[in-house]
Amino acid sequence: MGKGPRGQGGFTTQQDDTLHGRKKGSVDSYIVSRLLQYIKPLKGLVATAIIITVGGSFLGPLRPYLTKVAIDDHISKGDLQGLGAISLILGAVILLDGIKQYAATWLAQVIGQKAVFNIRMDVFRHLQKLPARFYDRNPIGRLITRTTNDIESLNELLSSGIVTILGDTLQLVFIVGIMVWIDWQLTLVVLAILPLMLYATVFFKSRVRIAFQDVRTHVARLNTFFQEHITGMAIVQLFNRQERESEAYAAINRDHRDANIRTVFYFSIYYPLIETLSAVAAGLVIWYSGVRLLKADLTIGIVISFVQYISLFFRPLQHLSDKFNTMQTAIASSDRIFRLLDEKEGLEDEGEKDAASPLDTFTGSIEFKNVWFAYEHENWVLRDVSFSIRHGEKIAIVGATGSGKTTIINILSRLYPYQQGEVLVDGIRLEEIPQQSLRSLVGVVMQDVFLFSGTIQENLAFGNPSVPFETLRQAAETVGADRFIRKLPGGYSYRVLENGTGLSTGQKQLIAFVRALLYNPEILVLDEATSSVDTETEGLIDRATERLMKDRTSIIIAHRLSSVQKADRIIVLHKGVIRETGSHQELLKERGLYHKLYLLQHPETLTAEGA
Ligand SMILES: Nc1ncnc2c1ncn2[C@@H]1O[C@H](COP(=O)(O)OP(=O)(O)OP(=O)(O)O)[C@@H](O)[C@H]1O
Repeated sequence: MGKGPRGQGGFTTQQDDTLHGRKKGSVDSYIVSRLLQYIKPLKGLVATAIIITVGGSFLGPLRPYLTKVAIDDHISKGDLQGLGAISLILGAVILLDGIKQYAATWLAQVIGQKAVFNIRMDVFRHLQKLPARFYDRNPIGRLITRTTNDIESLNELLSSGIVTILGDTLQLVFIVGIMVWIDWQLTLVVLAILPLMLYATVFFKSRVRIAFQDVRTHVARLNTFFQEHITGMAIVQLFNRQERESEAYAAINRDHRDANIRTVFYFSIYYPLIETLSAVAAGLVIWYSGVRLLKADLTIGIVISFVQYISLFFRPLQHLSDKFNTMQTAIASSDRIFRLLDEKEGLEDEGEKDAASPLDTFTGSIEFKNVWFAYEHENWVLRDVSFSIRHGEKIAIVGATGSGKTTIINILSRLYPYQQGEVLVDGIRLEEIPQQSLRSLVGVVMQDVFLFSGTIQENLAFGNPSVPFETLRQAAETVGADRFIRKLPGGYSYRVLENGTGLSTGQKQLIAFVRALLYNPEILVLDEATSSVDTETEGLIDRATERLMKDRTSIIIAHRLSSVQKADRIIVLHKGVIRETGSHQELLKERGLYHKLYLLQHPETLTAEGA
């Protein structure tokens, strides 16, 4: 695996006019309705947040009005008692407004975090169901970006977006309403600046949005590059590629930096411009008020309250345009997340958990009938492959590298669907066997053993977490792993680092064998490691393989002579075609391909066998 074409045709690269089969116009409402499904279970919290936000939205706009009353009705008339009362009311309004903001922010965050928790869980569960083919097409770095950055921008929308938009809109309505009520002419002066402001906002925001999309694309690239290079750092160092890789990284990094600088550039123009416009509005109000003050047509309280209203008025406007941006980004992120969640390829087994399994034990045979398979298009990797394995039989598959050995296993364990022919297990077509039944029937030991960070014990019990420690230890003893495990610091509690760093290849193999033994499958599939180990470990692995295969139907992709010799039958593959089958001795006598392969791998036997 892992040899597939990367970066092409992944679910995130689709750039057509229709998303989820819908026209672009209806995509936004589709996405919003899907997002609402995550909000639905939180309707109590949402209702409380809305009540608090709506109920409290008049508090802010009330403050300048109270200031006006304080000046015009009390200060100018020397009414100290009245001034005291209005100050108390003003203090209470400020306090209530603070409490409202605290409660609304807290509730919004709780709603956002709860919804995002569920989205994250859905994404992770879904990723666990997606087949190997999907992972061939989508680089890990890109998937990580989906599950971090994209979900984070959704969080921003859910936690601050929706409720804030409602609150800000209502505030604007209240502000304009009170302003008109106090003095409609001054209100018109303030609103005169609005078209210019809206034009600037639309102009800059559309550019910022494009720049932000660029930033996100570059973040995904940075992540992919970084992830690959950290995983493959040893190769980079061994091949002295540090300089070259740094240059490649610099190019991606530069694009990322420039995209970010573009967003900063727009913001650095936009915010001062808005500040200037609101200063102009304040100037206009003061000028116009001055004219009217001279005519004694206006009070000083009105002027002061209007100057306060200007800053109050522009703030929610600013918020709203920011939220618009957040929403755009979040909708793009949601689209990518939902597209990932809608990835159906290879999910034909959904809901099968409850279905009665037609196959709980294996008693008959495995049959490949004229199977054709290609990873992509018509590049056939297996051509017309037919063979059958009886219950209890031990089969070895041999062949040159790239001949299709692992592919046979990939098909049997249903990591990839085949295109033509038939694969039957106990006479049942592979596709009709629920994935779960098949996976408990067939145990696979991969060539590259993957260990998770955790203790040795957790790694051993990976396929069977409820196994008692004593059974686990006995399995390790049977396979011959117990001795080395006990020598590790902490023994079975030794913490394995990410992907088993700190353990040798042979040790990792033995751990995989214990895992398989504990999983106790009816059919064992073993992709033998090609990497050479020392003679002692080789002996250990040999014995472990034998014990693992005992009383089991087994298929082994054999790289070692001892494994081949022990097989009941050997299948020889050549460029995806079965060329020979028979026992070791029979095939040697045939002096065909197997004989050639055998001599290539064991030249020392040339003289011994007189070949
Ligand atoms: N995920 C994949 N996507 C596309 N092509 C693949 C994929 N995996 C394998 N291949 C191709 O299929 C062919 C057979 O690969 P396979 O892994 O079955 O060979 P193999 O006989 O097991 O080789 P080896 O002994 O080196 O493990 C090779 O040409 C390989 O490049």
